[in-house]
Amino acid sequence: MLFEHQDLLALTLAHPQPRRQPQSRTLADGTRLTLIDTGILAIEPARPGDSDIVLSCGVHGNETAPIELVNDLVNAILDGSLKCRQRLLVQLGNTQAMVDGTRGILENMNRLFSGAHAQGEPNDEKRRAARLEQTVRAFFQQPGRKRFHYDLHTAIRDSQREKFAVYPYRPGRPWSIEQIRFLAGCGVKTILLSHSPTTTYSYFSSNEFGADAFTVELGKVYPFGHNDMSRFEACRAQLARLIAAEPLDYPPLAQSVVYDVCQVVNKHHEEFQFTFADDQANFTEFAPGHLLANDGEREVRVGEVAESIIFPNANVAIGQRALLTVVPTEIDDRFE
Ligand SMILES: O=C(O)CCC(=O)N[C@@H](CCC(=O)O)C(=O)O
Ligand SMILES: [Zn+2]
Repeated sequence: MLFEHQDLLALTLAHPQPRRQPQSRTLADGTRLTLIDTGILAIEPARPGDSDIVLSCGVHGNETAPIELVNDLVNAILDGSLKCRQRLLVQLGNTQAMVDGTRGILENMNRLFSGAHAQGEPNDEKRRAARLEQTVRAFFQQPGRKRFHYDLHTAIRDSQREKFAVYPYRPGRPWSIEQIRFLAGCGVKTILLSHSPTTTYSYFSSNEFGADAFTVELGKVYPFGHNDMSRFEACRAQLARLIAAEPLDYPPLAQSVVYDVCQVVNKHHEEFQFTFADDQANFTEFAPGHLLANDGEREVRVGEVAESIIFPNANVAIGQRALLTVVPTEIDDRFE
């Protein structure tokens, strides 16, 4: 019987390769679990509430805390301690990278969405990104339901703000105050507003299905078994309430801090170097005009107001994002 001997994480690590046949199981209360493919599990109550929820993790295989968190939620549903009252799709993303303990194998999977997986030579990660997209598309097919996608990550370096979320570009739709407060209830009180399309997973769900979708950074990368899960408890508890259709924790808006993404710095040359240390923490602020990086002959500088650095990484492929910069902003009439 599905999950009799191994839970979702153990089964996925033991069988990271694609599965040929979906496998199902029905719990005593009528909740149907369908293992659609390796690490992709749909959980559908007999009489679901009004929301379709996608929880993805492990799109970067070495970001283990969110994987353990999501696996804990699934185990709680299996043992009956958490009642699933909404339609839920759980995805452990880059399964082979999870086994290998690496961010990716050949690719950064979080640059393969919105069809980017169809470009260039096919490989296992591109096929997997396509499969993740396909199962989200099928999951979100019923109109008129609330759609949520929280793509859970942990960051490579320290961060002056431990937990933060990237809010994908959503032209024509206001930023949601309710979602900012929901994330605060997860312990994520720093929000970065993105102003351009990307090939990230959260942008895919936001852009193609109108979902409330976020890339959520919950802490720092550690190997399996080395995470202090108490640091993720607020997030686990809030997601459990969401799944169980119980009242959510909505801290006052004043507790959240919002930034606009200012510069998206893509790497154009092999000779790309930051002017700061490799382990410089996320949210380190630099003064106006400060030289941040040399990209071949091109200088990347702070503009006219101070900017803070996010996700600096000189080792990305040519054409990919090497840095974001952000500036603090107000919650104004762009929010509703
Ligand atoms: O810590 C880092 O440098 C990278 C952490 C990470 O994986 N971040 C995501 C953010 C995605 C987004 O901008 O929505 C990524 O780079 O894929
Ligand atoms: Zn990540």
